[in-house]
This record gives sequence, structure tokens and C-alpha cells, in this order.
Amino acid sequence: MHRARISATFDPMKLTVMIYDNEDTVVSRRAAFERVESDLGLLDNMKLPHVYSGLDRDGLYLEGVRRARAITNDMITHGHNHFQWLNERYQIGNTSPFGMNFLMFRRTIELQGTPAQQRYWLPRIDQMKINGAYAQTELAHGTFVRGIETTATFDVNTDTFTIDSPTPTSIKYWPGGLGFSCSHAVVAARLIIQGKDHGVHMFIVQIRSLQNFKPVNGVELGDLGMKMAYNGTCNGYARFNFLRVPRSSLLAGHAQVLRDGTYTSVQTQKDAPPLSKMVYSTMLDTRRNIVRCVAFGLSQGLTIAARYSTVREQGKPMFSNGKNEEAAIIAYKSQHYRLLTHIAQSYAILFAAKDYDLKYAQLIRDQANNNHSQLSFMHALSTGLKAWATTVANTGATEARKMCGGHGFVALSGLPEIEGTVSATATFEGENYVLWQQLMAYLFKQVEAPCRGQEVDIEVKEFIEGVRACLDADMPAYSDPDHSQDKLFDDFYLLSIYEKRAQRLLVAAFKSYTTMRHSLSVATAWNNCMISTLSAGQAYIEYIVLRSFTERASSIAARESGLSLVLSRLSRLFALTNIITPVLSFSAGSFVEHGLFAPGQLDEMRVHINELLEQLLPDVIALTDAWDFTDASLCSALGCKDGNVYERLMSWTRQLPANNGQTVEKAWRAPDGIEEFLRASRL
Ligand SMILES: Cc1cc2nc3c(=O)[nH]c(=O)nc-3n(C[C@H](O)[C@H](O)[C@H](O)COP(=O)(O)OP(=O)(O)OC[C@H]3O[C@@H](n4cnc5c(N)ncnc54)[C@H](O)[C@@H]3O)c2cc1C
Repeated sequence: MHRARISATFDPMKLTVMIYDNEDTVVSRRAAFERVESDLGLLDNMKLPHVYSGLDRDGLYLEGVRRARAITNDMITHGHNHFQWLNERYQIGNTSPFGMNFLMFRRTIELQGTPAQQRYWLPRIDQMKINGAYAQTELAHGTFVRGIETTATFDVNTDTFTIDSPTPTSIKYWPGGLGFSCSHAVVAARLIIQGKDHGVHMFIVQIRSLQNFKPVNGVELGDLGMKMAYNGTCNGYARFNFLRVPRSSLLAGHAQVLRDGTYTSVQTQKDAPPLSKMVYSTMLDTRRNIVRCVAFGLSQGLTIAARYSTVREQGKPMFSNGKNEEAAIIAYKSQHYRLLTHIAQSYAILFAAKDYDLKYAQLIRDQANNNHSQLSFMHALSTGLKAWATTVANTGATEARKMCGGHGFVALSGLPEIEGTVSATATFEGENYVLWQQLMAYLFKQVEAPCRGQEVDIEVKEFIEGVRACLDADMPAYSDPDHSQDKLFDDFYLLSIYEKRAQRLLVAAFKSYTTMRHSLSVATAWNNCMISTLSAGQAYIEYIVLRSFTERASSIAARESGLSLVLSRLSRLFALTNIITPVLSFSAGSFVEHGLFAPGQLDEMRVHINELLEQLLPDVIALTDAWDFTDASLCSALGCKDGNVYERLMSWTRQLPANNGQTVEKAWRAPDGIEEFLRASRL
């Protein structure tokens, strides 16, 4: 491990600073991790981590509470937010029973509450005097929010709303922290006034007493039991039975119910501030954070896989001399390829997230000046980036587990938990296949804009001009006579190929849709051409992601040539492997199909990929060390920094409570146990 570490061609600390934006943040994060891991008793990495000590549903949840207390306490005492989106295990914040308080509960009040509501609630949230959940999803409705059935009926006589779950399918089901941990929740319910349904609105509701911790009268609460991951929190259910809450429970920043039952909303108020647009940006904020979080989740899996692949020796290359020593598994080209391909993807996700963050900061500044012109684009980009990044991270996390063979499958490797945690991100905060369609609806609108005499959004103007040119020329077969090898492997040339491919797939999807529109309804045409729209959406995002990666690598050239070279190799590896072995399969083959490469050139790419793999091999450990994960945060017998895999795996295995003798005793000696079974006559 030491040899692999010192073989690096660049200083990983420089990359760490880039990942965390600046050196101060790195130092302050390290200090926070040290304090919290020390408090939680996690610093001895030969000791079996508590989460593996035979904890059942209750135990895992209580361990989640213990950890949530430690990190929240540290954030409040030391005035930082290092554990807000990524907790002490670098898991996304809603894995913690206090996570949703800051992520969605606070954010919803901040954006949808009136100034008075914010003054009342936000300090209580920040000091964790209360703990809030975000209760939207119901048994029968997740993606389709407009289908929500929970009702909030206004009673003008008592000046209250009655929150009710009118059907079994309207029970809230899934919200993080709802089962046991939260005292309050923002509840999505249909607002009904004098029989009129005003659609889904958000209400702050107390669900659990702060005195005796029981659910308040009119609310039934419970936990969903074991999940693939997220077992440190209590994703829960809530059934409301005519629960009365005051009129002030309605988050009234953009819609109000007056004392006499009159309903006003932004749409009905003259000169009202465009609060609904601000609300829209909550979703963008959450999605951009998810994109960043999955880069870390994927990298955790890859850090374990990289360290394990360096020290694990297994067999010899096929047909090699029998006297050779066993090879480290990273020497096998397949392992080497898988590892570096996914490492390249983890950086691709990170840099795309960072670019999105910059754009988001600009959007917020513009919106403060009442300029919302970038909102549609930013919303569309957030949907595509979230869908792409979480899919890629999912595949990569599963591969990281498989790269560690059987040992990767055991919980002690930390990999099943990482895989499960990343996996859920494809589903929440917009299911990926639903999100892709939102991106495509936006891009189609932009393609049509010139025909309607409308301006194309500035951010996509150049891209759409290329699309329109293809459409107007009826998309002639693309051929570039100058496909010399030098040019083929130039980073910016590759980027231009990605752009052309995305444009051509968009043209194909748009044509297929408009042709179907002649004979079918909008809905049927849209549904029927979904697979070609998915290809186009994915190709567009892959172009945007590659652009971030390429520009990031080239922008540091002057300052840090070692780092720049590594990142440039990595971005090229990302671009080429995505052509040869695409993660997202809907557009597989599209580069060749659209004449952007001749089939023979794929072989040139494979050769160049092999060269890149060789060049990057000395940097594998540095590229994963750079994420700065502590041993405790990886929680993996295979992935500690020292590479001492076997000793630690056996030490942790021996410490498992199941191995203390009592389980075997029960299994053999019980009346219906093994001993009795073996002795019984079965003839
Ligand atoms: C770990 C975790 C934490 C969660 N936390 C919360 C929380 O704190 N608060 C909360 O309110 N909810 C929470 N949820 C729920 C989550 O938001 C929903 O699961 C999510 O919105 C997806 O909805 P669904 O489960 O109804 O899936 P569905 O919408 O039923 O999707 C099922 C399948 O149908 C497909 N599909 C559905 N609609 C379309 C369409 N229009 N076009 C094409 N395909 C479609 C999807 O692609 C998917 O394959 C959480 C879920 C998980 C897993």
C-alpha cells in the first residue's frame, strides 16, 4: 500500500483542496471528524464498528440517533455545517434521523413560509428545539404529487384546518424521520375551503408531543422496518384522523387563507413577488446537493475497491509462467479498467456538480434582483444531472462491491451499505425516468422556440442553433474527413463530437415526436417516442458533464501541471470509455450510428484507453486518497488506509456477537435445533 501511495505523479492534497474548495475547509472538516469520531469511540480501527455488532432494527435506529446527536451537537457548538448534507459516514443527510430537519423541513419553511412564520420556526429548527420531517409521499402517490389525497379542510367557525387521511392509500409512507424521531412535519395536503379543492399545499403540523413523546391525538405513526440501507433513520408512515391545526399552520408565503375563508394566492394577488419561482428553486437546491453527495458515495466504494485491489493477490494471469508469484488483482486489465473507469466517473460527477453550484449561486443572485430568466434552464439541467449522476453512481457502487469479490458482499466490507445508500437516490427527489422527461420537455420547447418567434435561452442558444441547422438541412450524414488520431484524442475535439452526437439525437427524437404528433395525441406521441427522447436527454447531459470535466482539467494547466495532466487523462478516459462501454444504455452505439466515428476507429480508442490506463495506474491510490475519507467513515474492513485487510477482517469477524458462542449453543441445543434434528430418525 505504501508503494502504491508513493508512486503517485501528483500531490493528492492539491486535489483534496480542489474537492473541498479550499484549504480552510479541509482543515476544519478534519477537525470536526476527529472530534465526532473520538466522541463516538470510532478511532480504533481494529475494533468492530458498533453498526456491525449484531444490531437489529431497534439497535440500528438507536445507533443512528446516537450519531445524529453527535454530529448535530458538533455543528451547533462549533458553528459549521460539514455534516448537514454528508454525515459522519459521508452518507447523504437523510440517512440520519435528524437529517430532514435541516434539509427539507427547514428549507420548505424558508421558501414557502411568511416572514413571521420564518421568524417563529427557523430559530427553533436551527437550535434543534424541534425535529421536522417532510411528509409528501403517500402509499399510492409518490411521483405524481398532484394525486395526493390527504386533505386539509378549513373550518371558518373554529379558524382551523382539519388534516385527514380519507382513504387507506392516502397514508403518508416513506418520509425520513417520521416514524419515531420527529416532533413536527411539513405535510403536503389538498386545501379544501367550503367544498372547493385548491390543490396541494404545505402545512406545518405537530405530530408528536414534546412532553411525553407520544403521537398527538389524531395521528398514528410508525416505522417501515428494515430497508436496503437508511436503517439508522426511521422512514415512517403517518395516518391523520381529523387532526385540528390552527390556520397559521398553512405555509402562507405564496398562498393564504383569510379569517373569513377567502383564498388568495400569488396568481390572484396584484404585484405579488414571484414567490412560486423562489419555491421552485428549493427543488434545484436539493437536487444539486444530491448530485454532489453521490459523487462522494461512489468514491467511498471506489476507495475501498482501490485499496483492496492493491493488496489483494489472487491467482496469476492466464497462461503465465507457473513459477510467477500471485498477482495483485489490480494487475488484471479488467479490474484495472473497471476501477479507473468508475474513478473517472466519480470526478465527472463532482466537477459537474461544482459547475452547477456556480450557476446556482448566480441564479440566486439574479432572483434577488427579480430576474428569473435562467430558472427554466436551471430546473431542466438539475433534472438531467440528478438522473444521470445517480444512475452512474449506482452502477459504479455496485461495481465497486463486485470488484471486491466475495469479501465485498459481506457487510463488514462497508460496500453493501454504500451501494444501498447510493441506490435510493435514483428514486427520491424525482424518480429518474420521470426527471429525464422534464429535461426533454424543456429541450423540445427550446427547439421549437424560433418557430414561435421566441428567444432561445442564452445557456442553450449555441447548442440549439446546431440542432436547428441539422433540422433545416434535414440532418445530412455527418462526416469529418479529418479524423486523424491526434485529433481524435484531443480533449476539446472529443467534446465537440459529444456535442454533435447530442444535437443529432435531439434532432432524431424531435422528428420522431413531431411525426407521431400528426396522427396521435400529444400524450400518446410523447409516450411512444420515450426511448428516443431518453437517448437524447442522456446524450445532452453527457455532453454537459464532459464539458465541465474538460474545462476544469484545462483551467488548472498553468498552476499545477501534474494535477492538470492527471485530470486531463481522466477526462479523456471518461469520454472514451463512455463510448466503448456506456453506462446509460439507451444511446449505446449512437456515435457510430450517427457517423461521428467509423467502426474501425473504436479499436484506436481501445488502444488509447489502454495507454491511459497504464499512465493512470500509479495514481489510483492518490486519486481515491484525495477524497480524504477517514477509516471510521468508510466503516470497512477492506478499505482502511493502511491496507491491512486480512488481519482486520478476521479481527472484526471474531468480534461479531454471533461468534461469542451463544448463537451456536441456541442453534444446537434448542428443542427444535440442529442436534435434535440430526439425531432424529427420518425413515
Ligand atoms: C430512502 C428513501 C427516502 C425517502 N424520503 C422521503 C421523504 O423524506 N419524504 C417524502 O415525502 N418521500 C420520501 N421518499 C419517497 C420518494 O420521494 C418516492 O419514493 C419517489 O418520489 C418515487 O415515487 P414512488 O415511490 O411512488 O414511485 P413511482 O412513481 O410509483 O415509480 C415506480 C416506477 O414507475 C415509473 N414511473 C412513474 N411515473 C412515471 C412517468 N410519468 N413516466 C415514466 N415512468 C414513470 C418510475 O420510473 C418507476 O420505475 C423516500 C424514498 C426513499 C426510497
